[in-house]
Amino acid sequence: MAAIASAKAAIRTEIAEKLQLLTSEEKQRQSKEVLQKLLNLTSFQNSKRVSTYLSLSNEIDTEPIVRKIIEDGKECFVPRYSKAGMEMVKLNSMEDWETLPVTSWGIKQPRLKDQRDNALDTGGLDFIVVPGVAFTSSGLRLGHGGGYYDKYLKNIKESQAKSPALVAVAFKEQLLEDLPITENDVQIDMVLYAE
Ligand SMILES: Nc1nc2c(c(=O)[nH]1)N(C=O)[C@@H](CNc1ccc(C(=O)N[C@@H](CCC(=O)O)C(=O)O)cc1)CN2
Ligand SMILES: Nc1ncnc2c1ncn2[C@@H]1O[C@H](COP(=O)(O)OP(=O)(O)OP(=O)(O)O)[C@@H](O)[C@H]1O
Repeated sequence: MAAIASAKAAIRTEIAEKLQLLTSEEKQRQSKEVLQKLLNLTSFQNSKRVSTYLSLSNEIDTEPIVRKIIEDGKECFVPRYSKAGMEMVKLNSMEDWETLPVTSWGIKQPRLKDQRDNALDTGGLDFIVVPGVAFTSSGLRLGHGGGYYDKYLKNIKESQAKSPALVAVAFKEQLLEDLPITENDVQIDMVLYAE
């Protein structure tokens, strides 16, 4: 177990160093290409209740994804994490997105005291855009180490009759041949990345 944890930590450092070398132009280029791939997915086009994370600079830019979900009149849900775990809560508009405060990690997220619709209590989710640090093309995923998504995805798969589409978006530098995993790591359906 300790060996796996330290292997994961080493990969997080290695990927962070690789991403450090990317210019913001290159990150934008890859983000645009990944956005197009996402918009081309039938499962995304047919989705009605979508969760997306709100990106940090070392992640694929999700602002255009949020914009598209809202423009299409779909329900948009975003992560809200705390010591208690993570929930997905309703994002109401682009103005709402603009005025969100940031966490100590620099992530935009609704205040814990805001009363917001929780995805699981209001009809579930049919599509989740999943963040991460490293991925394999077969859908193994390494996150930032909070275990938030692994727990959330396990729970939602067990609680919904139809599992949501789990789609990760990544810079090509985040793709690895293999990853160390444990039984808690939830495999995702698809990883979208640019050439
Ligand atoms: N943009 C974005 N939002 C997201 C995630 C994400 O990966 N990306 N998350 C995906 O899960 C959740 C937040 N994940 C987090 C994971 C770890 C820590 C954290 O506090 N980490 C420790 C040190 C970690 C380390 O560097 O080893 C800390 O800062 O003290 C915070 C949030 C929800 N929102
Ligand atoms: N379903 C689960 N139930 C209980 N503990 C879990 C579960 N999933 C992950 N954990 C615990 O959370 C911690 C972080 O796990 P891991 O390093 O795999 O997170 P991660 O995949 O990088 O994070 P995230 O899912 O938030 O992006 C580990 O101690 C792990 O044992």
